[in-house]
Formats: sequence, structure tokens, C-alpha cells
Amino acid sequence: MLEVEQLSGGYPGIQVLRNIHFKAEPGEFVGVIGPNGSGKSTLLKMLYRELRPGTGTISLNGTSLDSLTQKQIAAQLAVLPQQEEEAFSYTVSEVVELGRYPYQKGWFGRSSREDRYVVEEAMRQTDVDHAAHRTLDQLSGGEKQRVFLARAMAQEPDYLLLDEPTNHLDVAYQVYLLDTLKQWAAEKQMTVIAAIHDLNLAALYSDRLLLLNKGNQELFDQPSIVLKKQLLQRVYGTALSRISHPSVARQQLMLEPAHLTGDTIHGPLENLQKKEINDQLYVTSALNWKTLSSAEEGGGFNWARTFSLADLSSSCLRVEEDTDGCIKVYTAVLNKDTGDDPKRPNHRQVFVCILLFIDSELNEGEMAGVLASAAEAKGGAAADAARSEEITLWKGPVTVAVSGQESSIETQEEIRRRSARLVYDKLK
Ligand SMILES: Nc1ncnc2c1ncn2[C@@H]1O[C@H](COP(=O)(O)OP(=O)(O)OP(=O)(O)O)[C@@H](O)[C@H]1O
Repeated sequence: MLEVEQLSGGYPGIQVLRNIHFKAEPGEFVGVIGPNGSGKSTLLKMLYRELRPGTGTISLNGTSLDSLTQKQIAAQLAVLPQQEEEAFSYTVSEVVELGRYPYQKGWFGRSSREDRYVVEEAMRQTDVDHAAHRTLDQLSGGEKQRVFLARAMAQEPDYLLLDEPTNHLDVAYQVYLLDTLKQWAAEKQMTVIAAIHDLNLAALYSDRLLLLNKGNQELFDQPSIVLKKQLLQRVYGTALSRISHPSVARQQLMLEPAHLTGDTIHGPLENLQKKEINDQLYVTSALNWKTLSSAEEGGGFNWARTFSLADLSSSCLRVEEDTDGCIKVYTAVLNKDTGDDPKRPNHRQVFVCILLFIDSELNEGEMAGVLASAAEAKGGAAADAARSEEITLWKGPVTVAVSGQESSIETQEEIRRRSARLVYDKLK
């Protein structure tokens, strides 16, 4: 276990860190996050003893770093610093071999067969084995980063400290590197402590996060607790939104660029326009609407400013629109004769497309509620039609689009009720 207690200090005449205290368990991945200059690199430097703390202690498995020699520390703890000042005339395999130094005995320690195996394995896992005999100055930034990671892995550490490990890496290698670290951490019960700028990567890979703010420990806890919108907005001083990752159980943070926010238009419902393009009828808007659609293709949540409404080439098409306060509904109803079935001569298919525009701020759950109410109203209209006519089969999507602006309607319940009524009235 790596334990940090009451750690303070920094550089000559500059106090950077104040009272940092946390414990990292074997196999745990701890992400260190915080704004530029908050002290992430300074903390890591203290953990790998490039800097001595002013006060406080750092211990590995209960033994203070102060009572260990540099070689004893290197046998347990490996580092991937932010900037490497290596002699670039070394070859890749020579650099990775340096990782075996803590295990070699005597002044001229020679590589054992095991050393060579570990070096080759580390180069293979970081995908630099093909460049084993090239010198570092012939490699790209990302390739060099992977060579230094291979060197750290060749050290077979119990603790791995990384300062911005995904710097220089393309997205595929970022995921590959962090997946590999996670796997190593679990298999070898290695503790990983990584300073990471990218909050989304930190959220995806960290078991716990240490959030630093101006040298102080703001919070040390699970990602779902640390990555809170209000807290991060205060610490980083920028607007962001928190959402659930669409496919894995983690939170993600979305930035809100100034040129895209404030996308507000006065009276967006009046600015909706019907347009005919190539026999298709569309509704278009100057505003980006957040949408939820039950369409089989392109369904789910989205952003859109052009909405397909109906196919105009059909002769029996009815298109209607209606507005009620901050809600506008478009319905397109297309009757399709399917009278070629002798057992059901009057059987008709009705294709219905519903577009509901709501000039209001609804969250995703509330949008789903409106969509469900509209679909229920459509079902009610279909049942009424089936009673008075021959058998009909109603198909077609419901789409709810919200402007995200303040609304004149006070309750979500009212929005649902009015939406359902508009849909039912237009279809019956
Ligand atoms: N060698 C140094 N001498 C004096 N002050 C330093 C030195 N290195 C860093 N600092 C200062 O210490 C503070 C913390 O820097 P540090 O590099 O630890 O921050 P960081 O969180 O890693 O930042 P970044 O996200 O920009 O990498 C900063 O104010 C920085 O200017």
C-alpha cells in the first residue's frame, strides 16, 4: 500500500502542496486530476523522490521512503515522467533494459536470461519491439512514450507513477495503454498513480480520483463522487455538463464552448418552416433542437435542425399542425391500402409521423415522459379509428424536440397533458 500523510512542500521558497493525505491499495488505479499548476507533477515528484517533502511522510507497505535506498525504491516503484531527458542516441532495447537495473548485482551487472525475457515482453506489450534497434531520436513522440512505458514495465514495479501517460498518443493507443495498465494492475496487484488531464479518461479508468486545487487536496474519492458538475466548475472555472456514458457505467463530462452556447432564438416555434425537397416534406429550424425519437433508424437522443415529416408523392397524405402556447405539433398521416389480402379486404395501414416541438427546458427523463404521453395519445386515436372503420394498423415514429429555453408552462405534467391532447386532436 502507498500511504501519504500530511504531505506539504514544493520548491525552494515556494510552498506548492498543503496537507495531502491518501492511501492507494494494491491493484488500485488512482487518477490525479486538477487544473494547470495545481500540483499534480509536484506530488508525483515527491512520490518518486525527485523532490523531498517539506513535512509529512510517504510510505510503501508501511516503510517510509526516507529509510529506503534509491535502488530499493527502484525495485518497487517505476516512473513515467512528463518530460524525459534521455540521451537520444540510445536504442529502444537499451532504454528498456535500463528498467532491469534494480535487479542487477555488482558494478557491471549483466543481464540474466530472465532480464532479457522481461525486456522483450515489455517491448512486445507496448508494441515497440519492431523498433528495438532504432535510436530514440528516430521515433515519433507517441513511440517514445511507449518506449518509456516499456522501460517502466521492465522494472516489474509494485507501484507505477505516470505523469500524463497519454500525452502524444492517438486515441487508439490511449485506450490500448490504459487498458494494458488496468490489466497489469489487476494481474500483478500493481498500484497505479497517474496524473491525467483528460477528465473523461480519468473517469473511465480510475478506481479513485485525487482532485487537487491550488496545491490543496479538494477530494479523494470514487469518480462518481469527485466528478460533480458544480465542484469541477468551481475548481476548473469553466462551464461543463455531466452525462452518463452511453455504453459503460461511468460518468463523462462535456465541455460547453462559448461559441456554441447561447444558441437561443426568440420565438423558435414561429420560426419553424415547412420545406419540400425532392418529394419529401421537412420541417426546418434555425435552432438546434434536442430530440428524442422512436424512429427505427436514427432514433434515440440527438440534436437536429431538419426533421423529415412525410413523403409527398403519396396521394392520400394529410399534414396538419397546431400550436398551444410553447408546444407545436405536426402530424402527417398516410393511408396505405393493402387490399390485396382476400381474408381482410378492407384492411388498411396508416403511417403516422408526429413531430412535437416544445419551447422549454426538459431533461431526458421528461422528454421520454412526453414521448410516452404522445405515443399513448396516438394509440388512443388508433383504437378510436379501428372502432369506426375497418381494421387498421398504425405505424410511424414520434419525435419530441425541445429548445432548452425557459418556458411559460410551469409544470412538466402540463406539458405532457397538452402534448397528448394536441396529438390526439390532430389524429382523431
Ligand atoms: N521547478 C520548479 N520551481 C519552482 N516552481 C515550480 C517548479 N515546477 C513547478 N513549479 C510551480 O509549482 C506549481 C505546481 O506545478 P505542477 O507542475 O506540480 O502543476 P501541475 O498540476 O502538474 O500542472 P500542469 O497541469 O500544468 O502540468 C506551479 O505553480 C508551478 O509554477
